[in-house]
Amino acid sequence: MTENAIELRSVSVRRGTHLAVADVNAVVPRGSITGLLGPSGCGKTTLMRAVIGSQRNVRGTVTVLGLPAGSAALRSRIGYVTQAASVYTDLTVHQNITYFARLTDSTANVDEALAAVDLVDLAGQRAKNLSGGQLRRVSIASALVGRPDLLILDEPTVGLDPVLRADLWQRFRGLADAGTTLLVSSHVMDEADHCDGLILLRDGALVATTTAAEMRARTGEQSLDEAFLKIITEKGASA
Ligand SMILES: Nc1ncnc2c1ncn2[C@@H]1O[C@H](COP(=O)(O)OP(=O)(O)OP(=O)(O)O)[C@@H](O)[C@H]1O
Repeated sequence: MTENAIELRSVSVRRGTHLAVADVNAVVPRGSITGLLGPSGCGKTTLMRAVIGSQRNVRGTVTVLGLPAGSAALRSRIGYVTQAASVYTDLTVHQNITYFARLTDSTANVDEALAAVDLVDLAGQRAKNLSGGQLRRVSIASALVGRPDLLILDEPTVGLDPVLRADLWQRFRGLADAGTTLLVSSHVMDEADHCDGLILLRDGALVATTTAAEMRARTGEQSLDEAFLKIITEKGASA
């Protein structure tokens, strides 16, 4: 078994005429939280889709849990939460999670998944009556219920209030402590503080694989936004 849940070797993706991901090399260690960070449009979703195996025109090598991305054997081992909530609004919260549980033969885990994102009290509510943050948690529970080894979350905290955001990160940490690998994208640099490792992207290219502490130490900036700007400026100057 390799130590890395994901290995990206010289990964490039062309979308139309645009090079959305350009020669990215990076790894995601098992049992950790890795942040995929960078400005809007820098290629985060495209790279995540390459890991899931749903992206066309991927060049290079994407290895996931020791197998080529997209392998049939990976389907039940990866949970993917897209930016848009994947929820049936006419079903209750419990029915939504049960539906996804049936796909992975894991109906025994429904209560655990509801508890993991603090939805037990809302289990009987129809999804159409939920707030945006609650819907996001239903999506996360749907991805969790099959107990995936790897959980990929595309901007899970966008639009959430600070309390909910902190609460979700705490839950992500609990999952990582229990052995799940998490790859989490965000365009908010402050979220780097919740991650064990970071993959920084800009315009499809890798800026650095680093940590929040390293970003601060390297730039002398406390603000991670400022640190990111300094790193890309330095990189631009040395390119
Ligand atoms: N279907 C598509 N066809 C052509 N180009 C696309 C398509 N989808 C995205 N792109 C382009 O690919 C690039 C990367 O997009 P991507 O969605 O991966 O970025 P992102 O970092 O996830 O952005 P955001 O943070 O706004 O979600 C962008 O320049 C985008 O315009």
